[in-house]
Amino acid sequence: MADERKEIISATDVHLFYGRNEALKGITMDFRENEITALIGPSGCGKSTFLRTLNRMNDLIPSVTITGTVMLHDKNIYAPSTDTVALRKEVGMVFQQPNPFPFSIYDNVIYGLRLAGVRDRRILDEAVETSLRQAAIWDTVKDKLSESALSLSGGQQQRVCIARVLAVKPDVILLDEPTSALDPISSGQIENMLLELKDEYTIILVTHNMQQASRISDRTAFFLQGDLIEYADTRTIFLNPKEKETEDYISGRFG
Ligand SMILES: Nc1ncnc2c1ncn2[C@@H]1O[C@H](COP(=O)(O)OP(=O)(O)OP(=O)(O)O)[C@@H](O)[C@H]1O
Repeated sequence: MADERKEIISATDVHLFYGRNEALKGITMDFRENEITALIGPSGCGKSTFLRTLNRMNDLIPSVTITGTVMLHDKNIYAPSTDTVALRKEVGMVFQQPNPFPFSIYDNVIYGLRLAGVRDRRILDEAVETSLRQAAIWDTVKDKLSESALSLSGGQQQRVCIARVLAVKPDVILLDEPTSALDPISSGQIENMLLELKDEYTIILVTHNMQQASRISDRTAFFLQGDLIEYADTRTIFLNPKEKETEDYISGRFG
């Protein structure tokens, strides 16, 4: 039963300012282990900003001020003692545009492991095969691991990027509109892959695609102008939303 699943991330009263613009106005929500959670809402409502608060990617933007807490397991990731490099391994991120490095497929996948100092070729080979299998692209690339990742199609590149995140064994994977730059077939393949991955990972996904949210997510959160308007299991959000704003958005009346 979904309700028995453990919470892995709990955000409490998260406010975020870009300079004086308050982009998040006190977000409180939790994420459960081995679920897919979709964050939806119109452009500019703060979905990506909130996603980035979950692994402190906003720290890289100079004008940002953040208050509130984000607990990962039982640690506040905003505590001064947090090692953000280690945090971003535990909470990995996949972006909208596939962003492979201009290296071979193999070197892309082991990038994080190399940075962590892993040199043992056997361990690296194993990680490459396991991660590419999990990302459902091993059969396509196994005979050309030394070729440039840039020679792959967009959908294939995105799966290599997902393998790169998986190779460092995160607990949580954040995906910011991971299929919006892809064709429907590649998008469908990535959706199926995410459904497989949730047995082992917690997945949090920003999407503009309502069908995608309803197809693959367990719970859905609707954001509007920096507020979390409604958060419930995906069926409820799509079939029986409580808030009028949610209903208007879902039914395409704005956004
Ligand atoms: N780096 C930044 N510097 C200043 N303001 C920003 C920055 N990134 C986002 N914002 C502002 O914060 C608000 C929320 O933006 P955000 O990108 O989180 O929304 P979003 O819901 O993900 O939108 P979209 O669906 O278009 O990606 C917007 O008003 C945006 O202009």
